[in-house]
Amino acid sequence: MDSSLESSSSSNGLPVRCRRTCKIIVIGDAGVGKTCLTHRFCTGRFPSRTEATIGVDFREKLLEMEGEKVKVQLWDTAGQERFRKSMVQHYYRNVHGIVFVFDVTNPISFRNLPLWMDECRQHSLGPDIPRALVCNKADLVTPNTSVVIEQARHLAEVHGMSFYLTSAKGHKGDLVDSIFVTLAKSLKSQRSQSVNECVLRCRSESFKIPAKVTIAQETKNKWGCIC
Ligand SMILES: Nc1nc2c(ncn2[C@@H]2O[C@H](COP(=O)(O)OP(=O)(O)OP(=O)(O)O)[C@@H](O)[C@H]2O)c(=O)[nH]1
Ligand SMILES: [Mg+2]
Repeated sequence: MDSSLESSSSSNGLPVRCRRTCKIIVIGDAGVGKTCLTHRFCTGRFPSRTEATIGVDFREKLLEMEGEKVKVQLWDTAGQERFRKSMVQHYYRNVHGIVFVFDVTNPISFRNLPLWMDECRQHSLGPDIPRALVCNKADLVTPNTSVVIEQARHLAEVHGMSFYLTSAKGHKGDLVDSIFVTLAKSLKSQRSQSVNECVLRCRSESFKIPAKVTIAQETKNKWGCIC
């Protein structure tokens, strides 16, 4: 799905207000809690029951950040291979942010994370795309789970991802919110940078700033800059 950007213009023709959609995909093994996390973020509640996701479910939440409206569109993907096959190409198109999820009580779901990261790479999602690693079901943490948590923290650090130990079921949904809000904020700051660069480019009569133009053009394609 493409990002969208709507704007109004000031008297000098420069954008003063934008609204856009950012696509965040949520991936990880079956049963780790992807549906519960996205449901919790969008509704504030832990769902009383869930079924295995088939293909993908969409959820949206409108955030207001520094006077700008950002529609966060979550792609809650299926963990089971048989329910993913036909959809995989769609998951990875025009992605702005990635959330990897594993279940703290299921070490295999942690060990499988490199496979999910490989799948992203195979679909040309590079390290420049903001990513978060979520260790879910923190309400079920025991002394036995401390090793996997530390390993996950390390993995996140090595790959430049934010790390969250959280629970879709927990009493406080704050951490669940911050997974998606923080990602959306980093996307927003990337975009602000791209708009500034595009404005520079538009003001430059002879387009004599090749390095900036290259970056701006790449980001423009990503975000649909209006310059
Ligand atoms: N205790 C606890 N259970 C959770 C939590 N999150 C999810 N669950 C449970 O884990 C099970 C699977 O949750 P889902 O959200 O459906 O998992 P999923 O990752 O979407 O699974 P697929 O759609 O098959 O890929 C359900 O029984 C949930 O109630 C959590 O934070 N704590
Ligand atoms: Mg699901």
